[in-house]
Formats: sequence, structure tokens, C-alpha cells
Amino acid sequence: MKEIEVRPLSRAAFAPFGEVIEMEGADNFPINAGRCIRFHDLATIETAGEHARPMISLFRAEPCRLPLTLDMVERHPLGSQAFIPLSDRPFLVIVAGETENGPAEPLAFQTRPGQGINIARNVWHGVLTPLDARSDFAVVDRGGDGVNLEVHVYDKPFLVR
Ligand SMILES: NC(=O)N[C@@H](O)C(=O)O
Ligand code: NI
Repeated sequence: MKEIEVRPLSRAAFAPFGEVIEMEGADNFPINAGRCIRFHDLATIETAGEHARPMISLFRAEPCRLPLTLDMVERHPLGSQAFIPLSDRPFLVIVAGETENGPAEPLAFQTRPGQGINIARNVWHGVLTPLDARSDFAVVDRGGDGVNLEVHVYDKPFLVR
């Protein structure tokens, strides 16, 4: 199996696939008479199609251990999908570019504690994958009519390590 090395998540590396949601390096300003700092406009929620609307859900996801065999990615043609951790545990982020024959070889990132992501509309990604323990996330993605899930199974799986 081809091996995919996990790298630290960074705004620059993730930029082709979406945004990193974190305070570090973010535009910020005080509000509420200085009692709160707003880390402003970290990501854009995309929604398309009939009756499209942004929605908020909570996910409780089971962990995986590395190395991980990856054989599937998915994408949401009608909207973005943001995962914001409610714990300080890291999670695995798998994304892939597009080729004329479907998803490219995937890239794998590990978040630092507190980092979240917003996967842009129609970007191939692995499903939510905590690493250390069952973890809870706030998820912001698209509600509405139509099919918002496309799945691709790779001919040959990858070993993410
Ligand atoms: N299916 C679902 O809501 N979650 C996936 O899209 C995922 O990316 O984890
Ligand atoms: Ni998804």
C-alpha cells in the first residue's frame, strides 16, 4: 500500500482545501467593553441548491489509531463542512485534490489542540477521525434539498501513518 505521511495542519498547507479555524494568526479585536476578544471571520460557510441553509450539529466521533488504512473519501457538492473540536484532543484531517479521473492521492494532516477546519464545498475529504479518544465536535454544514454527499472508493487503499 502507498504510504501517506501525516503532517502538522497549517493554514498555508490547507488553503487549497478550505480554512483552518484557530485563534493563532487570526484577525481579532476586543468587544463587550474589552471583556471578550473576537477572532473574526475565520471561515466562509458555503450553501447551494434548493432551500439551502447553514446548520449546526454536534458530532460524537469514535477514534481511530494510526496507521490507518484509507480507502474512501467523500465530498459535499452543495456546501462546505466545518469541524470545530469541543475538546483539546487532536484529530486527523484527510483531503484530496481533484483530477480528471476523480480524487487525487490524499494528504493527511494532524491538528494541534484547538484547531478546527472548514472544508470548502465539493472538496474530497476523509470522514471525521479523532485520534486519541471519543471526541465531540460542533459541525457547521449545509441543510436543504438535494443530494449533498458523493463517495469515492479508491481502487488501491493508502496507509496513513
Ligand atoms: N456524513 C457526515 O455528516 N459527516 C461526513 O460528511 C464527514 O465528513 O464526517
Ligand atoms: Ni463530510
